[in-house]
Amino acid sequence: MNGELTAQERAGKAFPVSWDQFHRDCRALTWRLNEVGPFHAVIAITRGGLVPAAIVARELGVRIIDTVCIASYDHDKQGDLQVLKGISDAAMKLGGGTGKGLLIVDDLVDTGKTGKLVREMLPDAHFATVYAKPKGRPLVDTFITEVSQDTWIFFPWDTALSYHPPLRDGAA
Ligand SMILES: O=P(O)(O)OC[C@H]1O[C@H](OP(=O)(O)OP(=O)(O)O)[C@H](O)[C@@H]1O
Ligand SMILES: Nc1nc2[nH]cnc2c(=O)[nH]1
Ligand SMILES: [Mg+2]
Repeated sequence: MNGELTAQERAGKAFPVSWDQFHRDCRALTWRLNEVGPFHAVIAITRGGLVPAAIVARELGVRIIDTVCIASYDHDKQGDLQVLKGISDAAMKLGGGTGKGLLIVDDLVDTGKTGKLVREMLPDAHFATVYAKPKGRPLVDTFITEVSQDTWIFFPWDTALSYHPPLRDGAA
């Protein structure tokens, strides 16, 4: 390391999410989205948006799913955003060129940079995330749980069960 703190270290607090919890939160998100739809298609922001997109699409009965592939954080450090794959022509057509009737799904918004970029591609789409931090929250139309800006969310696909020392010994 070069002495610079990672986004995760700067965050300080940890918010670990289990598969069960994530599935429950995605279902809760779908309850809200069901009031807003119907949607022609779901657009998942990869990679984190793939898991909630599958659950939400299943619950809403949507079978057309597209991806917009964006790389920003290298594990926990945010670099420049790179669009590795844009939205397909077929999905663009379904959204009338502006995203009307399309549902964008991601696991979370943090600074909002990723969400902002996708919103610019599909200004009339509905943007849903499972978790939201205050900086990115204004960009999101529907979300389930807000966590503070100084919290790092740990997803089940990024983590594994391991020994945790007792609190008395200084564990956070
Ligand atoms: O609001 P922002 O500050 O832009 O951060 C939010 C984005 O960061 C994470 O993705 P990441 O770039 O880590 O890629 P991944 O989904 O492939 O893990 C997360 O899945 C969001 O897409
Ligand atoms: N896993 C994870 N990725 C992120 N990318 C931006 N913020 C976060 C976060 O809190 N957790
Ligand atoms: Mg992501």
